Parts: sequence; structure tokens; C-alpha cells
Amino acid sequence: MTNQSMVISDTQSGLAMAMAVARSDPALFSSAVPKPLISPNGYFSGKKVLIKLESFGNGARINGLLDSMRASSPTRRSPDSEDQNSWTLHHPSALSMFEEIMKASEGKQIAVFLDYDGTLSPIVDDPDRAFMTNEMRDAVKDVAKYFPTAIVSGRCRTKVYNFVKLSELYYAGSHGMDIKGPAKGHRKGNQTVLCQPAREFLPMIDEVYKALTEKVKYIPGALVENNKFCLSVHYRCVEEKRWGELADEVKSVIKDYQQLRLSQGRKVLEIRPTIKWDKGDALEFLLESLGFAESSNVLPVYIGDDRTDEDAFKVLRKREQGIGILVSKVPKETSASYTLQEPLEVMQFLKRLVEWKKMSLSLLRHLESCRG
Ligand SMILES: O=P(O)(O)OC[C@H]1O[C@H](O[C@H]2O[C@H](CO)[C@@H](O)[C@H](O)[C@H]2O)[C@H](O)[C@@H](O)[C@@H]1O
Repeated sequence: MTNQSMVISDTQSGLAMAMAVARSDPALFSSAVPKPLISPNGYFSGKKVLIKLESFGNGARINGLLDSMRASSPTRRSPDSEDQNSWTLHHPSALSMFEEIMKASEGKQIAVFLDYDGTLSPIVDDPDRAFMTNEMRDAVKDVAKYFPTAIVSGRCRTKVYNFVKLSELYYAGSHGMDIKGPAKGHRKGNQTVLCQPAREFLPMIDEVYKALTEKVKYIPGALVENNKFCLSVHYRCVEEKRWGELADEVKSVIKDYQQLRLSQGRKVLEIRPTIKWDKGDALEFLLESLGFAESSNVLPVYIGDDRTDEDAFKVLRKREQGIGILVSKVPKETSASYTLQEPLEVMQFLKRLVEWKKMSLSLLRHLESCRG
């Protein structure tokens, strides 16, 4: 068995990281599971990330994980006014640019994609209590009356459904690795949209969930969340002086799982399969399911706050189509074009979208009645 660690340098944020270590028991996997591509110079060449491979012996550390954890909270940075001005200039508010955004939708079908945590619900200490308000739910419900709407979340699909509770939406859970279309009554035709590209990883994810839960249980505040096709190790409630310990425990468990990688969200370490499937792929899959694979007649609007949402923003850039909106109060490296400061502004934007649609429809009806 060879032990190798990989530190992913996300080309956009420079903060995401991953590791994979040759595992001892390949029996859990079928040959269909794509293996990481490692070139002789030690760089992983995925579509979207470069991974620098560092050899390490037993007990060695993966440099930078702790630093990355420290840097990962957007609230740590307090931008100076110059930063803030340049940020606002390059990533203006989606509310103040609303008319321009709507102009881009002329002749196109808008499709709405919404991240959950930090976008529809505020960030709170207890992940099980990240409720969205009824007002936000009503806003999303109204949006879905006029536009195909999907929730794209890192959470387990059923869990995020239990928060949102709207059966007319598409749901992409586990960072897009678990996609399901609207419930029966809301479906057009009989087709069921379902996509689970990481199915074979389920036994492994369960195994790692149990091991991690056991390993970190002595660290006050540490919490492992099972998101079905991926895991979240939360450190929001762990004292900062113990983050290094937590990182070491996580590394000690996943070093034996070459097919798993580690990335970061907001005060959370995310563990997921190395397959090339992320929120960007989920967005493309959903557009295809909606009949917009190669179409120029669609305007996807994607709203998200996290690093994992960047994969979706990049897809929109690549397609040269759609509107990426980052939810953030502080400057961040992003491929999104616009910003909203917090879930409250997301709700205002969604409500405006519905009002704009209602107005367009009544104008259309008026014009038709004048013609008739
Ligand atoms: O893709 P998302 O819907 O944004 O999910 C990403 C992770 O969100 C949740 O964690 C985050 O929100 C928690 C509740 O506010 C907060 O306590 C935690 O610190 C944040 O990282 C969720 O619990 C994770 O499973 C998701 O992966």
C-alpha cells in the first residue's frame, strides 16, 4: 500500500483542498468508479482543480489544512474600503441591477437554482436547526409557480426537503450527487428525474461516518453529519485551539480511503467521493432534464453562498449563459457576476422576480386584448 496525500488548490479560491490516500480495501468498489488521474509530475488533472501531490510517511501532516480552516470563515476578513469598492464595482448587487438582469431574460425561460444553507436559511450553530422562514418558503413557492426551480445543496436530499417542504421543486442533495424531480402531481408527463452517480460509495460513506463519529466524539462541539453520499465534519462550535486536533483526526480516518476527497465549506470539512460530479454537473444535468441541454432559450439564475456553489457559477461562465449570484457581505473570489448580502436579500430578489413575471404576463394579456 502506498500512502500519498493530495492538496487540492482550487484555481479560484486557493482554499479548497483534498486528500486521497491509497486504501487497503478496494473490494467496496466496482471498476466503474473513476480513479483519480495522477500525472508523473505529481499533479492531479481534473476538469476544474489542480492537485499537488505530496508524499508523506506515517503521522505526517497535510500542510495547510488547519490554515485553510482558519481562513475559511468569510467573517474573519474585514475588507478595507478600497477592496469593498472594487468588489461592489465588479460584483454589483443583483437587487440594484435587477432591471438589467431581467433584460437578459428577454425571449428566454428563466430557471432558478437555489443553494440552501446561507442562501435560503441563515447560518446557525446547530445544522439541524437551520430553518427557513415561512416568508422565504412562500417566496420560493411563488417562484416555482412561474419558473422551473431547484434546490442544490450539500445536505442529504431528504433532509433539505424536510426544511423546504415544497414538493413542486427539483432537489439536488449531497452536493448534486442525489437528484430527484418534483413529486408526482407536479410532474409534467410521467418521467421521473433521478440521478445518483455515487451510489457505489454508499457502504464506504457509512463506514467512514461511523469511524469519524467515534474519532471526534471527545472534541467538544465537533459534529459529523451524514449527508448520504458525502459527510460533513462541523467545527463551528469547536474551540479554535482544538481545530488542529480535529483536522488530524479527520485525516487519520480518511487517509485509508483513496476514493474520498476532502474540501471545505463554512466551518465545515466536507468528505465526498472523488468522482467528477459537483453542483456544476448537477446544474447541467437539471438543465438537460428540463430540455435545455444545448439551448440558448434559457436563462439559469443560480444563487449560492458557498465554495461548492462556485462549480455552478463556473458552468454558467463556461456556457456563457445565465446569472450567478453570490450571497456574501464580504469580498470573496468568485465566478458569480452579482451579489446579494444575505438570505433576506435573496428573498427580496425572489419576490421581485415573481412581481416582474406577473407584470410581464399582465402586459402581454393587455397587448393581446388590444390586438384582439
Ligand atoms: O450546499 P448547502 O445547502 O449550503 O450546504 C452546505 C452545508 O450546509 C450546512 O452547514 C452549514 O450550515 C450550518 C447551519 O447554518 C452551519 O452550522 C455550518 O457551520 C455550515 O457549514 C450543512 O449542515 C452541511 O451538511 C452542508 O454540507
